[in-house]
Amino acid sequence: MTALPSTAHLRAGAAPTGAHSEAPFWVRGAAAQLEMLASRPEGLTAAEAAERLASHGPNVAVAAGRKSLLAKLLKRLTEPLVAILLIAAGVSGATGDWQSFVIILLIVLFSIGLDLFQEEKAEAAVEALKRSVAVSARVRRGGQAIAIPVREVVPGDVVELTAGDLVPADGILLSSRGALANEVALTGEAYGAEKAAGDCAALDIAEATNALFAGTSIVGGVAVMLVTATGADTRFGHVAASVQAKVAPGAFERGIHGLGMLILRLTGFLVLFVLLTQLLKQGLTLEAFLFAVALAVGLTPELLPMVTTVTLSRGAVRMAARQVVVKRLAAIHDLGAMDVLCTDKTGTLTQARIALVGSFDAEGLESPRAVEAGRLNSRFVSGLHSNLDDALLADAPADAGSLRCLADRPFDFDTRRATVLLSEGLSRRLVTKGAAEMVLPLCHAYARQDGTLAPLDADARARLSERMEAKGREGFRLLAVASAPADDALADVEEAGAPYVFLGCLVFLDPPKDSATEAIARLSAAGVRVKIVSGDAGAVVRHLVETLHLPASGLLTGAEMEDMSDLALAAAVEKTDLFVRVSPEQKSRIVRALRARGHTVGFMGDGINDAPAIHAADVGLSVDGGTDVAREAADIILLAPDLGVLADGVREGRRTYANIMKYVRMGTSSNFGNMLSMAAASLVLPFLPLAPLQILLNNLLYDLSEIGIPFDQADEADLMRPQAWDMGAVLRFTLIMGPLSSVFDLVTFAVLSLGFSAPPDEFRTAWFVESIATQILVIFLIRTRGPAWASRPDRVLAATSLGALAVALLIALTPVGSVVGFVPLPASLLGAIAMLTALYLACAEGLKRFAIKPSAQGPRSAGRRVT
Ligand SMILES: Nc1ncnc2c1ncn2[C@@H]1O[C@H](COP(=O)(O)OP(=O)(O)OP(=O)(O)O)[C@@H](O)[C@H]1O
Ligand SMILES: [Mg+2]
Repeated sequence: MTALPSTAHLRAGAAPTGAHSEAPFWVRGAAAQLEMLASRPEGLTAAEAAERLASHGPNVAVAAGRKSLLAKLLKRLTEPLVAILLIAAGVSGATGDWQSFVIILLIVLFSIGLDLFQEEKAEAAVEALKRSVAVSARVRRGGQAIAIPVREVVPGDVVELTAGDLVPADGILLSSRGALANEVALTGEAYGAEKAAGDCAALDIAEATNALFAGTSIVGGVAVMLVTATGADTRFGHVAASVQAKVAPGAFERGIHGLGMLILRLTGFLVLFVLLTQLLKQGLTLEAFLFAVALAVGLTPELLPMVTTVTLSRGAVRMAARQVVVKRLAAIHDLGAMDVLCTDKTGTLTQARIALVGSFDAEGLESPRAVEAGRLNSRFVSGLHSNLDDALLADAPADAGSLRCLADRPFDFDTRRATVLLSEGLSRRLVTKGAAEMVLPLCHAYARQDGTLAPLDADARARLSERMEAKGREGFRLLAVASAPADDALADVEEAGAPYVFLGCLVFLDPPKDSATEAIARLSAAGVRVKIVSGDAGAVVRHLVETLHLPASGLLTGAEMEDMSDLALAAAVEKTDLFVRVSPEQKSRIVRALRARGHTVGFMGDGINDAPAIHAADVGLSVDGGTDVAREAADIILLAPDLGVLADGVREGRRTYANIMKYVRMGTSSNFGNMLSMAAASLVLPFLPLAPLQILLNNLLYDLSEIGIPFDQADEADLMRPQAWDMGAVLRFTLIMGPLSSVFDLVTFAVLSLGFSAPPDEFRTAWFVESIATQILVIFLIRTRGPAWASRPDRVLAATSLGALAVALLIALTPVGSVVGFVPLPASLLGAIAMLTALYLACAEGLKRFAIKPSAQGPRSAGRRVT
């Protein structure tokens, strides 16, 4: 052990432990670190921890946090368009036009305020949800282990870790048993790195066998760790956070972004076009300039991201009420687009109430010896305790007498068994238990009831596997137990091929969950195919499927998958619904194969063995009681381990998506329409069709009218099929509805200037009324593909839309409007506008069925996420 550094390092966690100048923290050893951090194996006291939390700050890699409201406001105000507008307002003020100055300012501030308020509320709601499913850490505080939020871990804390936990901070091991860390995020090494307390002289982080690092996870064994650095002071905190986050945006995010950019570009062209024509016609006036800027403000889809966030987070809140918590907002879309759901078995399809119901030996007799050995194995083995272990220990005798455990090899999902080396007096023996395929090949003999051994020859093996098959077919889960004498050598005696003797099989029952039948029926009715991906034996899974009357065909074992090329597997996954005896790697391979076939794949699981597949899926799902690693990898957490909850979630996801599409349709049709008409108007009209202020007012009222959309219902047809972002469908809608609205604009122009020879002020007032009425009312048509009158809008939506329209009419048609330049309209003109509006709505209603694709045609590959 190296000499103690000076006491100036009491805040060693804060200074990055002198990473470059002196020995890394693990080389200095645990005792030195304890002293330096003024900590003890029984942990800090609550008061010490609180004080350190205050001085070191929370344990988060990047002090992300939300931007303050003020910062957001400033950001909006300095956005180029808004800034130009504010400057323009200033210019109007300076030239004595105080009215414009005040009104522009008010409208801009109100619009921004509206956005900020909605966004702020949405973000707060989503963050609260995220916090509710955040992983916690078990730390020793005042000698007692308590669970605290990871962000409250401080240097000097003593953390208890077991398989499945995320390592919350950097630290040095105080003790451990069979600890294995997955450091793939740091070293790229996919296999678990063995970790053990003790000295380590290696300077290389990859060889720091006595240290654990934030951003990695424990996949086997147990460990107690002294935290040496938290938050941004950790070695790989930032790296790991960025590696683990699913940074690649999904089809939906890319789609929305692409659409926004498209509109932005077109707006740019339009504004230039308008400016140019005005310049040629009358030279550049302040008004023309303001008009162009206001137009740009009105047409830019700056609302689109906000609106998506707000709609998604409203959806998230609604889903949370149905026990589905969303960690990544866009996953709501992916959930709605999901057409294949892979799920593990225990807990989702079974009750996860596993009970030991019997045993049998090679001759078919009850085997108390196997039960006893199995119990000892469960009692002493470290690391991941599965619910099979819990079942074994449930009514086991409380103490193991004089038996001691000298060493163990914890369970892992590749060897699928767990081994302990036991000693009693002078005799030592190994006891292993696990999947029969893994245990039986190790055995050369079996134990008979009288204690004598008989050779495990081909005959005996055949009889045994027949018996196991039969048990499996009845739905029983089995564990094989074997034991071998071990001379006083190491636990590694196993490596050399210990002479195992088969003791017997333990028989467990995990009753099926009856509600699963209905849930799966609901999912398949909603276009989601359910596939079972289990580490358990084929017969057990088959039996379960039959008991629950699940529609499932085809079965593939992990061993069969091994020999398949990716291409062959991709073809096979299409036809196969049951995957059995698969390893964690194979689980994620199945997901990748399905994705390669163009499916939008969900994966639901709770164990360490499910985490890779959860990560690989378009929608990773886990349950609240699942392991940290599974929950961390997941996009969505179910608060109840129930597929029925998920079926509800899928509907909510689709509803949310349908509502976003309503915005998109509203935005695209009116934006593109307005662009065409504005371009035309600035060419032919001798004056501007709307005053800049009127455009801003129009924009504001239109935004107000849309506030209710997230509350709206979706048509049953949209809920019954997977829904995925489809740019083609958006363009198609735009190309049909945009021109329609332009045609009506032009007709309106013609009617106003030719029919009524309206002077500029009257023209603008009339145009404003017609434009806002058509823009707002069209939501009632395009919110559904069927006849508008057959689908009732939500009350909130009706209220915001009609309310905004009422305000618009009030301003335009009463003396109040004079401040923004409106004038009273003659009755005949009003009548004409009303008729034009009605005609437009009638045409829109007629055309929309061609513009809105029936949902069943959506391409299946559209929901893919590239990771
Ligand atoms: N604690 C344990 N000790 C020994 N063997 C175990 C233990 N836990 C599991 N196994 C073996 O490993 C196999 C795979 O584990 P498990 O069944 O949990 O996988 P899974 O894919 O999560 O299954 P499921 O679909 O039921 O959730 C088990 O069928 C069993 O044979
Ligand atoms: Mg499982």
